[in-house]
Amino acid sequence: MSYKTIIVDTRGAVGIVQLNRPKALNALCAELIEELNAALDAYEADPEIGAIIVTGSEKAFAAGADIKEMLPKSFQDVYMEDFISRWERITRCKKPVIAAVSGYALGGGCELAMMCDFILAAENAKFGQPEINLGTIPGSGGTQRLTRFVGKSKAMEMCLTGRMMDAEEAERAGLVSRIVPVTDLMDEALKVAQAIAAKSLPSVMMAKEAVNAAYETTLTQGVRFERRLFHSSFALDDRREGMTAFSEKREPQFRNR
Ligand SMILES: C/C=C/C(=O)SCCNC(=O)CCNC(=O)[C@H](O)C(C)(C)COP(=O)(O)OP(=O)(O)OC[C@H]1O[C@@H](n2cnc3c(N)ncnc32)[C@H](O)[C@@H]1OP(=O)(O)O
Repeated sequence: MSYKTIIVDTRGAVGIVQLNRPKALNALCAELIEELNAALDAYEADPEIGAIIVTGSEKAFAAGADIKEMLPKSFQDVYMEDFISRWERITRCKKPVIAAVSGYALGGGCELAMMCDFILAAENAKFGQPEINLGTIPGSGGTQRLTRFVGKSKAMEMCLTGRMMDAEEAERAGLVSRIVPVTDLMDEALKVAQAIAAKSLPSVMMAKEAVNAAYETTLTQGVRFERRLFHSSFALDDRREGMTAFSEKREPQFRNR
């Protein structure tokens, strides 16, 4: 399939989606979101793929929703089309999705990165929710996910002022897992994605589901959910192989079953 606003590439068991609207700093127009969703559908359906990376350019992961596309929309337009709901496809990925962020991740760009499973940041990364400067507010989970990541005080300040957070502050605050030099970002993202893709995919999917439950449930419900998934992993051939390989002092040969 050929795309106009993204570039897709596959490296072994890793699928890469690069947002590619350089003239608009990867602003997230409707076409880009549809293409991103199509690429995610394809990688999810491909049994050879074990992890997905979403990235942008060195200057911008994404500078937010496309302001020029949003400008003429009325309340009726956005309400009737449930504007932004199509962005949430990425949160339904069962396979792990890593955001490799260089440069600006603003507004919807920050929200899209936060919808991924974790964020690897380049040293020049800048995160922010500047919608307040446009007379609106974050609309794709920014007020909710950013608050869960960095706490109320920082999230509130960022959403009320539009202040950007640099990579160091983002790492300190727990928004990103790690910071790497700009030139190493894709190599590092690929390394970690390949390491994940080499594990047993069903157990990776269970671990992802369990960690995500921490955002959506109480501790008691989350721990019970984790326990059930842990018990379920005993039905996997890969669980038997992993433990057998450990006892036999050899590398496991996972078959994703
Ligand atoms: C639910 C979600 C809601 C939202 O996400 S609302 C949007 C939130 N995002 C923003 O408000 C950020 C808007 N962009 C900026 O503030 C600036 O850009 C930057 C600070 C990121 C970079 O500034 P600089 O380096 O001076 O570049 P430049 O000349 O402003 O941008 C280059 C071209 O990119 C276009 N562009 C940038 N961001 C967007 C956007 N979000 N929507 C549409 N176009 C965008 C510009 O207009 C311009 O284009 P041209 O050369 O034709 O003038």
